[in-house]
Amino acid sequence: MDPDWWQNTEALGKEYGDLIFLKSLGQPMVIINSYDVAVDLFEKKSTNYSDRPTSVMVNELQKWDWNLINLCYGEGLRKLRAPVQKFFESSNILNFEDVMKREAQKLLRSLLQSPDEYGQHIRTSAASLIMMITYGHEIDSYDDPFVRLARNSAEHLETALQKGAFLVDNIPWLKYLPKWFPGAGFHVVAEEGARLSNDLRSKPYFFTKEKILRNPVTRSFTSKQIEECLSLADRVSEDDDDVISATTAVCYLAGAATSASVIMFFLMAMTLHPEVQRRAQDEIDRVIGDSRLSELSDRDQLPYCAALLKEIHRCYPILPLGVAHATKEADTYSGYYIPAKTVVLPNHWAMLMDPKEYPVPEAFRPDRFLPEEGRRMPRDPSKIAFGFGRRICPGKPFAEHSLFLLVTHILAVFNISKAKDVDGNDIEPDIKIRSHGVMREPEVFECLIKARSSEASALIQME
Ligand code: HEM
Repeated sequence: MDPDWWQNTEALGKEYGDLIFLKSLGQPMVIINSYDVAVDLFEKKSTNYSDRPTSVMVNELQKWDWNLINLCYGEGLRKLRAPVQKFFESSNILNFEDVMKREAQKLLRSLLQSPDEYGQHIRTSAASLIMMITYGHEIDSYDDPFVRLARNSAEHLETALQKGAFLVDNIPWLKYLPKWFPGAGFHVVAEEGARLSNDLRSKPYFFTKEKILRNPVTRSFTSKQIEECLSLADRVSEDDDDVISATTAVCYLAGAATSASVIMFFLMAMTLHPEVQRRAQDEIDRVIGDSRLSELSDRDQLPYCAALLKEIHRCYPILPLGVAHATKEADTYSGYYIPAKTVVLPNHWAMLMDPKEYPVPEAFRPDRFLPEEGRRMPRDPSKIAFGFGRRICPGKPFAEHSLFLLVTHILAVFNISKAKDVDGNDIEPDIKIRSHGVMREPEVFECLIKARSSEASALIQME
């Protein structure tokens, strides 16, 4: 399938309307190209539109049934979503601003030392932050054993989730074939997936739990949940272990690559749009000065930087077709019959490129999000980029806070520009967008990341 097929569905949407009904390998599928339809279905009819497509390969054979992202809506999901939502909500996660700032400064130092390795630094930084927040586990490199485990698991899961990758998802009785049977090679893949799923859930959690019970010093999502168990029952039961290990592991799976991908798009945008970069830096220089780095409380005073982040989410959606929902029961909408268990894809790409909401949508223009007399403010892209209804991303407040700090810190300290050839002329970056699974990000491209001044470099050492 064309890796950019959401763009084709956007074109089909222009021809056939805001809702497209398809059948793929016998599976009914609806693609939603309009924000209003997404709200009608995912929010106003949320009891019916909050399931996920089920997968024999993923949920049953690879035993990812603890991963709340893949679960259908119900008691099991609510039990796992509630602690994640509570921990990552804005008022609580603000208590972790010190951790977000420390991790952002670690990234600045790495960029100063070896700017050409920025891709690796960004991935390490995103992994390090989410590991600190969920487990209080500090990592030194992208090769940390827990990070490696999470990376391998995520890659394995992405392959398993690809539609049509395994016939057993269309013909479930194939799961009963013995491993040696011709065509039952999927069992070998499934066994490896089940091992990774089990390790990812249990290894970082039990390692952290033991550390916390010995010496409860580092605050984290794990320590908070363990403390709650101890205060209620004086012990952590097996049921508690099941919930805590599942809720913490899912944060890494969902939170590391997504944040890294947004920062990669940000660097790409800054390389391609120096005038936007300069305007954001001017705002930071004027409001914050050069004696400190920004804090979350500065956000209201930095409206252009906030608008810049919105435009990154709009122009470069990392999940162009969102994450698939599914219907529980049959429904009719606008005269269409939508069967039970239909896969429902919110086409974020089409919604964020809607010219009625965002005039000249292909242009990268943060100032479309600045107030202007007589003009209605366009819809905040974060209302789309983080999904809808009961399955909306529970990490949204944390992602938004940490991305704001990262973006404003990088802009305060570095100039990002096109690389130069030997004669000092700009080299046009060769930008390739890589789609893996449902997510996409730019591959590493040639650019220059240089400290803006000696004061700027000193700021990193100082903080
Ligand atoms: C820029 C970063 C991020 C973006 C753009 C993003 C976007 C999304 C989207 C579109 C969904 C699916 C929503 C739906 O089904 O309609 C989702 C789900 C989810 N996200 Fe995020 N996310 C980000 C970061 C994070 C972080 C940092 C965490 C960790 C705390 C996280 C945890 C989750 C979880 C657990 C789900 C599954 C929710 C469910 O199925 O009920 N995300 N995210």
